[in-house]
Amino acid sequence: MQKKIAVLPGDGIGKEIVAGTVQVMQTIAEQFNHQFEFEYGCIGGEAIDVDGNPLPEETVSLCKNSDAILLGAVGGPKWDNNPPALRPEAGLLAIRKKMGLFANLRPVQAIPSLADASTLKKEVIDGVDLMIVRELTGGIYFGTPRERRIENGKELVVDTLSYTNEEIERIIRKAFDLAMIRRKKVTSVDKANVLESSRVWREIANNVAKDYPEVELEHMLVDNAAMQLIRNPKQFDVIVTENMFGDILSDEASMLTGSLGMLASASLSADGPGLYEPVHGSAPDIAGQNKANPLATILSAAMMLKYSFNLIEEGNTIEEAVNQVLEQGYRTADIADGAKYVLTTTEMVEQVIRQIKEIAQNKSMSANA
Ligand SMILES: NC(=O)c1ccc[n+]([C@@H]2O[C@H](COP(=O)([O-])OP(=O)(O)OC[C@H]3O[C@@H](n4cnc5c(N)ncnc54)[C@H](O)[C@@H]3O)[C@@H](O)[C@H]2O)c1
Ligand SMILES: CC(C)[C@H](C(=O)O)[C@@H](O)C(=O)O
Ligand SMILES: [Mg+2]
Repeated sequence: MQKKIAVLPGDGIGKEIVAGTVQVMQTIAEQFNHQFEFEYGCIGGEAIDVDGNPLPEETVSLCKNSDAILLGAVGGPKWDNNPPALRPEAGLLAIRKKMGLFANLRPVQAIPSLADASTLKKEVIDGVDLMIVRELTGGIYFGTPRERRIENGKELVVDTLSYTNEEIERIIRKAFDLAMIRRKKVTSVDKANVLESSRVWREIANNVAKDYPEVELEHMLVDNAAMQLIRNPKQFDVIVTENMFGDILSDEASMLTGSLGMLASASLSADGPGLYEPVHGSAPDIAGQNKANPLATILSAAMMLKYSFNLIEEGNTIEEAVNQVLEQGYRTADIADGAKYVLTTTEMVEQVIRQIKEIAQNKSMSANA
């Protein structure tokens, strides 16, 4: 199979984790006879420095002309005091919006060999397997007006949370479709005791549920959901929620796996290329030190193979390799508790590549036997 992948490393650890992930994808291409062409683009702080724009037009056309997009992370203290349009994060929000990437899938699976790395009890996290479906191109992130103004002699700041019915319905349908191929339960998370947008969200979820009689729908207020995720995460299958609630709940849920450095994501549109990125950010505190955990990005690449290219065996091979490397005791610093070996970013990538080759060779030997 021949595929063109737009690669947007971004800032901070983005560059380190994406470099390793591209090597992993090249290994998959060699082992399974595919051709992946990687073309690099600028986004975020680096793009501001080079182009004066966090999302240059060239990057948008590169993404539109690719089969999928791999992104690292954007942001950093260097740009923190920039005006809103010249912040790295504006580039990330703009690429999501321009590519219509409304459905952000953030799977959270407990990894038994990482139980020691979590601050939570083993019996609470053991067997966790949930999917956060986060609405990604609407809500308070994109509402207008967003402004500062003077009213009655006082400064007033405004952020606006708005959704159309269509935007709500399509993300809820996505969650139900996913539930149909999982454990058939959807938890719709909102703040319907306060927000009008949440009350409409609930009504739409109830209507969509009528088309999926096999799927159980429950509604949960977001503050309760934040608590339930830690108290009893195994009650969840698919969680669907609006943009900002999904952002916050997914960082929280990452601790069920042991580290934010383990959480992958896929951002999907109705028909264009998908974007794959780790849930974490550019981690300025460890950037440039070859310390970052590359596994969230490597697992995002596995999602790309499965969701965008339908390369299920290849995606599974990456996931198996990651699990086996962790079972063998290899750890980066963020998950190092009790580890046999604490690896750098590049060493972890090497271990995953070694394991992918071993898995692929064992498969071809058993196919030839
Ligand atoms: N998708 C994105 O590009 C994205 C996501 C979140 C934050 N950000 C941006 O990143 C910058 C830093 O934000 P932050 O510090 O709040 O969040 P962050 O996710 O970058 O880091 C939070 C903490 O987790 C650690 N961490 C994150 N990823 C890690 C990894 N792969 N391996 C090991 N440790 C890891 C960091 O060292 C830090 O202590 C900000 O500018 C923010 O806007 C970008
Ligand atoms: C960097 C920021 C704009 C982004 C978001 O809030 O969506 C990040 O936190 C994420 O989770 O991808
Ligand atoms: Mg976030």
